[in-house]
Amino acid sequence: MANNASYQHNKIITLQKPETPMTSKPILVALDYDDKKAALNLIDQLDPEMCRLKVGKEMFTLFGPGLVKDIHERKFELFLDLKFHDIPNTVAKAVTAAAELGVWMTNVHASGGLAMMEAAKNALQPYGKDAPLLIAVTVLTSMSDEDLSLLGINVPAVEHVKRLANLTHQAGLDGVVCSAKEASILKAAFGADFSLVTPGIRPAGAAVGDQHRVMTPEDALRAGSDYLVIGRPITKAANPLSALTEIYHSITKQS
Ligand SMILES: O=c1ccn([C@@H]2O[C@H](COP(=O)(O)O)[C@@H](O)[C@H]2O)c(=O)[nH]1
Repeated sequence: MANNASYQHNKIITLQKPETPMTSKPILVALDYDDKKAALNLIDQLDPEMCRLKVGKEMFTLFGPGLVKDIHERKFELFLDLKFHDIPNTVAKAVTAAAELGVWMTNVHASGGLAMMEAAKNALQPYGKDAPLLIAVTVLTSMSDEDLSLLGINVPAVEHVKRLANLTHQAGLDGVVCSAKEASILKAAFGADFSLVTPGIRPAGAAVGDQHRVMTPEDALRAGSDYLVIGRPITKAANPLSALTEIYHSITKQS
């Protein structure tokens, strides 16, 4: 447990807000393309010193481990965002397969439960310092309080995120996926070493699309996000490279 938080009856009690210096390379570009050539064309314009890349369910289903190899050959670190959610044995094997691909980060759904997350963490032990970072999705950034209540979860999203982050921390994982709206609370509760990976990032004026809990890149970092997952504001821009460069400069200016 981070030394700046304590727990009572599974509730987080915040004691102080820690200093949160910006992680180096906080931008994770979400490559949600159905065309491998188009994705590689964008990647070939990017600098691995400026960002990391994220591949999710669409591209991995279409192009498989070969795409991971193509990305690694281009010297980018990769977040394999497959959000495993299954019984412990199956998830442990899935994260082992991700580790074999040499990815930098991978993830599971925290709602798969403590035993599932512990099994995933244990499966990575043999990889030592070469193990991917393992994080857990709390509440998808596309979901509102109303969406949760339709699932029978009758608390505000932030409360459910806190519960799931608490469980993730207990399981010994490296961090969570949450929205930047919850970042300041989680950073204060779990400390600097528990990574907060935040999708739902939208530069001012950008289309929100299906995201619900959103924040600008600058505000997200100020709130305590460690990694900003940014997809369509870059990949659907008329000029993706200049969209990324603009975001990069906006956040490096503030650090
Ligand atoms: O809660 C979550 C978890 C994952 N994602 C993923 O992040 C990107 C966001 O893309 P945008 O185009 O910037 O909306 C996408 O790959 C999602 O699968 C998320 O949005 N929210």
